[in-house]
Amino acid sequence: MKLLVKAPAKINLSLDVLHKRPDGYHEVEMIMTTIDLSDRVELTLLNQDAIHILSHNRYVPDDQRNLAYQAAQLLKDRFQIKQGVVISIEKTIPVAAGLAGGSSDAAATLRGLNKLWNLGLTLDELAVLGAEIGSDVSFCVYGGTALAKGRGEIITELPAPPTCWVILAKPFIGVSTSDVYRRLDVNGIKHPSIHGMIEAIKCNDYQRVCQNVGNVLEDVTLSLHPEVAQIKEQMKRFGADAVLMSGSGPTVFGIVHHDSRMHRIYNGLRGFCDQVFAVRLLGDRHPLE
Ligand SMILES: C[C@](O)(CO)[C@H](O)COP(=O)(O)OP(=O)(O)OC[C@H]1O[C@@H](n2ccc(N)nc2=O)[C@H](O)[C@@H]1O
Ligand SMILES: Nc1ncnc2c1ncn2[C@@H]1O[C@H](COP(=O)(O)OP(=O)(O)OP(=O)(O)O)[C@@H](O)[C@H]1O
Repeated sequence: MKLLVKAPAKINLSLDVLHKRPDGYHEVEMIMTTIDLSDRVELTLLNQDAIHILSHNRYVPDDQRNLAYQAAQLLKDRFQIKQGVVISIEKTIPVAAGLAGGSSDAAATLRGLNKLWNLGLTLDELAVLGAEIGSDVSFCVYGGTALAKGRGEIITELPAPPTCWVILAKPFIGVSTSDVYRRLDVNGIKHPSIHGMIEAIKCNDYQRVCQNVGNVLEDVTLSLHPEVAQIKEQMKRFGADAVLMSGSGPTVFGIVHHDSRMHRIYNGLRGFCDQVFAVRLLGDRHPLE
């Protein structure tokens, strides 16, 4: 039996850090939304008790370091599944980019195996399991748009943001999320208005969404990699209505309303960056597979 599951990337429209917790993680408040840039995760059940990862991308681990492998292992252990699975990952989402590619592959694996193994789990139950794999996995189980609190795993659904184009530009560098959090000075943070972003989304107010974007991890990554600041400047110069780094970076996204502006920014950045995409937001949550 086989199932193909889409695993979309996320961007953080807003990312605030409240404080560092005793367990080493940071208490966050984030507005996350899925975008139409997806990996394809194909799950094929096996009779022997094994998990195999297939991927043509040399940056994607093919063993237990892969978050999709960890998702399958977690379900096997928790529900005493003796069957195995081949997880074939066709990567489109850039790796180590701040777009939650690995987390989304893990979430897709949870949703897909829930169906193939007839586990009957709800999205809420899958999101709780996902939190054991990584902080972004719970959001990726649901998709859509949400406020994420705690270390990222406490999810409250929000309506879809106003329709817009998102141009993504990833420079030729990868960033370590733990390194960025470690370097953050939690006492020197200028907090974005999460409330302002929630209201903007609820009112479907495009200008207000653009005014309220903010990411407290941005300055850390910008200080390590000046090329990220250069990409931000270029996006602004080419006419983006809002420009922000996603997650811990290094991917920068720009938001625009009009097709012509989207083309100008896309063409302006191609060649200058490693990877550039122009995509729409995905409005809705994933259905249960
Ligand atoms: C930057 C974001 O991607 C924004 O959505 C997330 O906050 C990070 O999510 P993630 O990559 O799934 O994070 P995890 O795999 O759980 O953690 C990676 C590392 O990031 C740091 N980390 C992560 C989340 C959090 N709330 N506080 C942290 O300090 C920890 O050092 C942790 O060891
Ligand atoms: N399925 C996967 N796809 C890509 N990378 C994976 C996967 N599983 C594990 N990894 C490892 O995780 C690291 C981070 O990759 P990923 O693309 O998930 O980062 P990210 O987009 O910055 O994540 P986040 O936004 O959640 O912090 C990679 O360097 C890779 O070694």
